[in-house]
Amino acid sequence: MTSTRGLEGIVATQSSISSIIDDTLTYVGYDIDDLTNNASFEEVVYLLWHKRLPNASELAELKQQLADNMAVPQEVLNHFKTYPIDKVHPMSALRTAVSMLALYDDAAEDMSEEANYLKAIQLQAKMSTLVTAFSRVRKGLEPVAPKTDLGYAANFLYMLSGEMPEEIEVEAFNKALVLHADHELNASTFTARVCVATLSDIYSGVVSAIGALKGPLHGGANEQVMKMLTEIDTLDNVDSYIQDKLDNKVKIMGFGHRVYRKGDPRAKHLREMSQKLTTLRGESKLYDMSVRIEEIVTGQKNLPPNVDFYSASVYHSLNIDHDLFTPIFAVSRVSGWVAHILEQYSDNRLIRPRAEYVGPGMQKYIPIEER
Ligand SMILES: CC(=O)SCCNC(=O)CCNC(=O)[C@H](O)C(C)(C)COP(=O)(O)OP(=O)(O)OC[C@H]1O[C@@H](n2cnc3c(N)ncnc32)[C@H](O)[C@@H]1OP(=O)(O)O
Ligand SMILES: O=C([O-])CC(=O)C(=O)O
Repeated sequence: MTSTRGLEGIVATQSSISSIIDDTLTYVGYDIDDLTNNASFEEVVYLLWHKRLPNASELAELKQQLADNMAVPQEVLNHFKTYPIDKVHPMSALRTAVSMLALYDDAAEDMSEEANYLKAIQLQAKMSTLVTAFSRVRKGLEPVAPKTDLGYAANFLYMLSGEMPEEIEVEAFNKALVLHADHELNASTFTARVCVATLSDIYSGVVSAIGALKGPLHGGANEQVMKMLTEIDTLDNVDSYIQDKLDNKVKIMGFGHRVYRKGDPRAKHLREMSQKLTTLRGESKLYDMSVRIEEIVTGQKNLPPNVDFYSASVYHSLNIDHDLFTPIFAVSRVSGWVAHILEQYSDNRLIRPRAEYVGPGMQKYIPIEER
């Protein structure tokens, strides 16, 4: 038996949800560029769950179902108030809160297809309420109830600030949600599939996935990018800061990818939005710094930016707290997690690879007094 570090290049399952072939990303055969330029996030959710685009009435029905299920149990909101709020990372709060949702869902253990689809809607609807409510509660503010006539992207921004978002903000946020919705067998999606392949429930799968997304080598990188931009502070500081990291073999967050070689097709959309929004906010230095970082890292290491790099300055320009960047990733990616969980259930086999043992050979037990 020989092992492959990090399972690189191993094809672990078949899937008809999204594909990355020759650096082109598609959701159910639709190019990500096409979807980002044209689709609402709700259309993409429907696409991932049903493997086809909805017609007008199917889309209206999904939007209604999402709006109807956005409210979260009061017990979960009250629980936020018991957290040591100044120490808790919002991803940890989200992980705990999603786990709590299962406690208040009478159908949590019902594994029928109908119940699972309903849980998918519940999770997609409630995750944005959880993230926005947590953000408000920790600032001593009351959560804002969703407006049922707003789309998913607009509702998130509205529940976060309590104010109606501008059109350009909704457009940018919708694009970001579309871009983050699914990505083949990334670490968090694989985690979700491993979890539910034991025939555990959807909530357990999503809680596991949130845990995997949190790490800085995966979804947690977007927050780290913003931390880096804040530390660098001015365009003049970029070269020395980045050169120092590269010389010391410190990874630059938001660069590199296990699968893409020429580049992540999502990054250009976020770069474009970053330019637009930072200019609008009078903070174009963030965009200029990002472009210079890209020039250096790509020039020296041949590592292009991934989805997390320009999303940082985009979310910052939407006045979103930096530690909410990764929870926002989760709010979008739960659509993909759920699609993969449902696909896993539909043709399940336990996921159980082997490990190549490299420890000591056979040893004989030594009584404790002789050690
Ligand atoms: C949504 C997402 O999850 S996208 C990814 C988000 N994560 C990040 O942006 C974190 C920074 N990037 C990375 O850590 C990596 O590029 C990953 C985790 C994304 C991919 O990792 P892997 O395919 O396992 O590549 P690995 O970490 O083995 O790196 C290979 C080589 O490239 C270097 N490298 C990879 N990424 C970077 C980076 N961002 N900055 C500097 N060097 C890098 C490594 O140091 C290593 O160099 P070496 O061979 O001299 O030791
Ligand atoms: O696919 C990956 O390894 C990471 C990634 O870009 C994502 O999850 O969007």
